[in-house]
Amino acid sequence: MKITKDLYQGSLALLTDFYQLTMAYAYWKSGKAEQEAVFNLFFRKHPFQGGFTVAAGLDYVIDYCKNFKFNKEDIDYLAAMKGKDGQPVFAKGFLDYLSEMRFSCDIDAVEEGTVVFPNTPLVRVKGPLIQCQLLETPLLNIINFQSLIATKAARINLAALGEPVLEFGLRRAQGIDGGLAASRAAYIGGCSSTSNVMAGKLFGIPVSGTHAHSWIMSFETELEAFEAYAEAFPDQSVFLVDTYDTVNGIKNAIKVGKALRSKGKEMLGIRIDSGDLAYFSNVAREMLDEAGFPDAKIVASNDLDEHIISSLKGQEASINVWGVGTKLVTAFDQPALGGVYKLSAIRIEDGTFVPKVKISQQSMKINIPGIHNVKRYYSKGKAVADMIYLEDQEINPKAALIIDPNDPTRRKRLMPYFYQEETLLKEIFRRGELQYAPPSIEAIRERVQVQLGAFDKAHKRLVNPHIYPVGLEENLHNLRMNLVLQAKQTEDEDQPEK
Ligand SMILES: Nc1ncnc2c1ncn2[C@@H]1O[C@H](COP(=O)(O)OP(=O)(O)OP(=O)(O)O)[C@@H](O)[C@H]1O
Ligand SMILES: O=P(O)(O)OC[C@H]1O[C@H](OP(=O)(O)OP(=O)(O)O)[C@H](O)[C@@H]1O
Ligand SMILES: O=C(O)c1cccnc1
Repeated sequence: MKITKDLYQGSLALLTDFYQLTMAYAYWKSGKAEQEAVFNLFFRKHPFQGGFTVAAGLDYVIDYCKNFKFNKEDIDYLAAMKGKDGQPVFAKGFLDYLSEMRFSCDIDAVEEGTVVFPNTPLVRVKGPLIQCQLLETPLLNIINFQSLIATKAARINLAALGEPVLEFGLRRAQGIDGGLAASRAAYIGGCSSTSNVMAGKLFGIPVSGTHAHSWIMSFETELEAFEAYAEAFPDQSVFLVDTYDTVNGIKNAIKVGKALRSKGKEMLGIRIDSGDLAYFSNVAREMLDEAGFPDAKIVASNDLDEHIISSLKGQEASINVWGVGTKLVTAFDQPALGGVYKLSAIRIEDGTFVPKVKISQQSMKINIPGIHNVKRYYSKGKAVADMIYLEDQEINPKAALIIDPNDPTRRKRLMPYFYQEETLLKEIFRRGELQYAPPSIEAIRERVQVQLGAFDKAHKRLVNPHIYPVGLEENLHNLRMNLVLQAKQTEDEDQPEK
């Protein structure tokens, strides 16, 4: 396996679960492949016991869909697959069909950087059943991970109260794309830069860094190491002070800082990577200030996350810049966002779409039927509620009632003072043609900050956040209830009499 050359051979069409392909074959065989369907990608619970999620990954989804095509190598691989009977799994006619298949779906999605909530669609796919089905796994793979990391990054940045957070995670990230996608999502979520140079090149993210203990250890003394570093980077020196003795390290940094100053240069600061970060940062601040370096920054790193940063803030640590790696890029305390992708409507012979529900013992798992969109209502610039509604339904916000999808006794009437509204699902593809100009990564990152600013801080706190209201518009709620009751009735009728 050569990872540096042709890893994907120009195609990611097989980056899917095998059952998507066996279903695709069965759809084709039963004449249903081209029947139109609607699927929604959504999640049921915020990660990290938080009160919000940041949607990310749409740019990857767009690229995936634009290039969705089974190439010759893919088809050859599938053609060689044999079942238990020794016969090919997939008939030649199906493989010919796959090799000619071109992406032709409609996709609507929330823009990257949008703050989103449980049960609301992040991506809606409408198109031939076979294509919708094949897209399930890659879309979930992309959106689940990048949204998870963008959310973790947003939490860490909120804890840092606007101070820069440098992402240092590549060495601990989940493999190669895990590392690249995590650096992208971390930047979207609010980090200031990445240490991941390839992510810098591919996504246009600022790259930054300090130096490691190995640099210090390669010299006879720490002082010599600092001097040599200052020589190489007179304008960009951040000295790692904790290799041997932190207080002595700070003294050496000050010595080299003074030498730099005598040449008209300024050290940027120091980094502390072990020990009690509150204590050592305060000692360092005092020493730096006394020595005439009040502007020298104190960078801290070492297994940081939003909770430790928040605790250090509470302890009045003198840290100005936060280096965060492992716990950010691996989403350490919750390694997956549980996004799902469910069929919600299918077109029948008379040309109409029939809404579909899957009933479940757990009411939380009953999906939302129909073709829907989401409106976010604002009052005086603050988001007050999200409403999921049937897209062909006229909504009068002054009269609209939203009902909690998990608890129908929880209802909220949207009052006339909710002036502004925003429709969250935007047109991305129509019949396979891209309709959307993807924003720059800077614009996406900026959007996260604007979006977060529109939510009350009660929804953003790290512990026991207040639940933001998201509900089904009354007609959609009634449709769902009726379909569930019908399905239950059919189920009861099908049961043998006791
Ligand atoms: N004042 C503090 N309050 C809360 N957490 C802190 C404080 N200072 C450091 N920490 C955190 O405590 C943990 C310390 O971990 P650990 O004991 O492994 O580090 P260490 O022994 O200081 O350094 P090393 O990485 O060399 O083992 C880290 O997650 C660090 O971020
Ligand atoms: O702690 P993280 O949030 O992942 O941040 C990145 C860490 O990576 C580096 O050290 P590394 O972990 O390689 O070694 P060390 O901790 O033994 O210095 C760096 O010094 C940070 O401590
Ligand atoms: O630049 C740094 O200081 C850095 C980079 C990666 C991991 N830890 C630290």
